[in-house]
Amino acid sequence: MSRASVEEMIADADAADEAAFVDDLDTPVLKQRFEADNEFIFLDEFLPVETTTRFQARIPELAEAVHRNYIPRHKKGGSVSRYALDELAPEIPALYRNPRFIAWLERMTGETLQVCPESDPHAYALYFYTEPGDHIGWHFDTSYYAGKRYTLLLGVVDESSAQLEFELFKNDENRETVGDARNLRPGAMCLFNGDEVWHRITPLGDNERRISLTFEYVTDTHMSGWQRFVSNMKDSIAYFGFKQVFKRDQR
Ligand SMILES: O=C(O)CCC(=O)C(=O)O
Ligand SMILES: [Fe+2]
Repeated sequence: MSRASVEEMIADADAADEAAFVDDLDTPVLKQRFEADNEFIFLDEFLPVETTTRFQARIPELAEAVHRNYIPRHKKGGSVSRYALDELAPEIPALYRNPRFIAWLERMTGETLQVCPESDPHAYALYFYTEPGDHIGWHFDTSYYAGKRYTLLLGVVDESSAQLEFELFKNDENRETVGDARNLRPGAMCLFNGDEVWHRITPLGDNERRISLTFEYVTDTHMSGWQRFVSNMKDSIAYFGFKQVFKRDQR
């Protein structure tokens, strides 16, 4: 085989890689911003349109797998767990596990990252905000793992006025808190250290719809028995329901 055709084959394989787009990002600059902003970055344009479109095409089927929750004064909305995504939208777990994608996140965070174990229903999930007032109150994405937890949010559908509001440097006594709010439009992303960035989603208005995708990566997949129990209770009550969470925790 000629050298040219080998190079063409490599180029084709690269183009076929769903995460090839990360090579076009100015990672050193983005990493600097991420570090300067308390391990937080928001980008309005991140996922290629084709990828977002592929995810959007799964929404009608996924809508049947939505589990809705209402926790007075904290959260109202729907969620689809990783187990439903494994069955109904395999391109989502494929991106979550894509080695090139993870390598990019490792460059950004400066950490060796692991995907969450099979038993974690929240490793990747979709959030459906579909009824007026759907929201989630101020919180950290606390790590129940032995190490750090990074959250990646990806905008899938956003026909809404609901915003991701965030406060940086919340845990830093020596710095003023910096707050802002953004709409997570289709293709947008937000990457942050869950234990550092205080955030919420403001209530959905009438006739609005917002669907976001979350990926969770950790620096250590170990979780103590007690932390696992707390994490499972939180996922059952606030997100996916007991059936989805505890059925799967037997593995
Ligand atoms: O809907 C989102 O974009 C984020 C929701 C969130 O912060 C959470 O469920 O922890
Ligand atoms: Fe969160």
